[in-house]
Parts: sequence; structure tokens; C-alpha cells
Amino acid sequence: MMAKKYIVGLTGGIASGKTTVANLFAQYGIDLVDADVIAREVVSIGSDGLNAIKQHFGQGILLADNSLDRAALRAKVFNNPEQRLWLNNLLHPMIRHRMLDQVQASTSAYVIMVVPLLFENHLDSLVDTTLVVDIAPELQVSRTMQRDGVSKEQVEHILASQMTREQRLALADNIIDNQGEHEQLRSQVFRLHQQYLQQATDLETNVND
Ligand SMILES: CC(C)(COP(=O)(O)OP(=O)(O)OC[C@H]1O[C@@H](n2cnc3c(N)ncnc32)[C@H](O)[C@@H]1O)[C@@H](O)C(=O)NCCC(=O)NCCS
Ligand SMILES: Nc1ncnc2c1ncn2[C@@H]1O[C@H](COP(=O)(O)OP(=O)(O)OP(=O)(O)O)[C@@H](O)[C@H]1O
Repeated sequence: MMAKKYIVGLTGGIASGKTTVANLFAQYGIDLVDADVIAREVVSIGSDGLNAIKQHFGQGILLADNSLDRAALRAKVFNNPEQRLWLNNLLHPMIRHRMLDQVQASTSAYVIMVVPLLFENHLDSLVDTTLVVDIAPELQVSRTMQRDGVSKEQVEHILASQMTREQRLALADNIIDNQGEHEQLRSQVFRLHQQYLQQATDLETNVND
């Protein structure tokens, strides 16, 4: 029988610091399964996902090299709930399938699934525990504008398409506060890493009983 993997679901709103936190866990040798990375793979040039998007939105959704024009798709889906639902229905089953494959292939003591929409898409049913990276909405706006060079209005549309901070915190098993300096993350991550190692061991012990 396949050993049961202990899975941590890492989530947080846009620009909360999921990638930054995940990379700190990776420094302890923990494997990451990242939904944003997989979301890019399923729409790579020539993929079934990209073909379906072209059928739906037309050739204009592609760049000259036939890759996805992400900015164009972003403009179409983030202020139109119907189009976003269409895109989610297409991509989310593909993303979920690949994530589970990667979890099974992992060999580290536990695995971290990094999923922006962990709760919104009910992927929390796949994980053993949830970890939320938390910052205030005003910080989400300023960090996203700085990183992506997008307008305040566009970031606010994306925020509105995600769960609120309060809803997310209410569902969290653990919370990392990322409103301070980068350096303050390290000790929080170290403590959680010890906790997860213990929980993974407990799971193994129970399975073998
Ligand atoms: C619309 C797309 C092409 C825009 O691409 P872009 O490079 O501008 O953004 P990127 O993919 O880096 O996403 C940035 C952030 O936006 C948020 N976001 C992305 N997709 C969604 C969505 N469907 N609903 C709500 N928020 C989303 C997440 O916080 C994500 O981390 C892209 O976001 C996409 O393909 N989205 C659908 C796939 C998906 O749901 N991805 C989230 C992983 S579960
Ligand atoms: N403590 C911090 N102080 C200042 N800037 C930070 C801090 N943590 C992260 N950042 C910056 O904020 C931005 C968002 O961080 P990161 O990319 O890790 O977030 P994310 O949650 O993975 O984002 P997304 O949801 O868009 O994928 C990055 O430019 C990052 O360098």
C-alpha cells in the first residue's frame, strides 16, 4: 500500500507572501507542490488547456508566439465572474489532478501544497492541515502594485474575487504574520516545521497501528 503523505495546505490572498514562505520551508528540504506553477503548465503552448481557451476567447488571447497572453486573459476574467467561472471550470480539475500526482511523487518528510484558492476551491479537503500567510488588504494592494506594476483598481478586482481576510483566518489551523520584515518569517517557519515533522510522524504511527 502507498504510504499516506502528510500534506500542509499553504494559502493566503494575493501577494500575502506564499511563495516567500514556501521557499523558506524548501530550505529545510521540504518538497513544494505549487498550484500557480501547475496553472502555467496546463496552459503551455500546444496544451489542451490553451486550445480550449483559444476556442472560447478567440485567437486574440494568444501572443505572436502562440503562447497565452496572460495580461489579456487577466483583463477578461477578473472583472467578469461568468468568464472567471468558465476558466476555473476548465483549469481547476486539471490543476488538482497534477497536484495529487506530484504529492505522490514527493519523498520529503511532509509536503507543502501552495494553493492561492485553497478554501475557495475546496482543495482544503485534500490536505491534513492549513497554513495561512496573513497581511492586511492595504499591504496586499501596495505589494502587488509594486511587484506586478498593475493599477490599484485591478488589484482591488482580484481581491474582490477572493475570500476576505476574516473568512480565511477563520479557516486556518496555523497563521503566519507577514506584515513585518522578511527576517521575522524565519523563526515562525522554523517552529511550524518542527510541528509538521511531529504531525507527519504521528500520522505514520497511526497508519501502522
Ligand atoms: C488569469 C491568469 C492568466 C492571469 O495571469 P497572471 O500571470 O496575471 O497572474 P498569476 O497566474 O500569477 O496569478 C496571480 C494571483 O491571482 C490570483 N488568482 C489567479 N487565478 C485566480 C482565480 N481564478 N480566481 C481568483 N484569484 C485568482 C491568485 O492570488 C494568484 O496567485 C491566471 O491567473 C490564470 O490562469 N488563472 C486561472 C487559474 C487559477 O485559478 N490559478 C490559481 C491557482 S489555484
Ligand atoms: N515581509 C515582507 N516585506 C516586504 N515585502 C515582502 C515581504 N514578504 C513578501 N514581500 C514581497 O511581496 C511580494 C509578494 O510576495 P510573494 O510573491 O511571496 O506572495 P504570493 O502570496 O506568493 O503572491 P501571489 O498570490 O501573487 O502568487 C513579493 O514582491 C515579495 O518580495
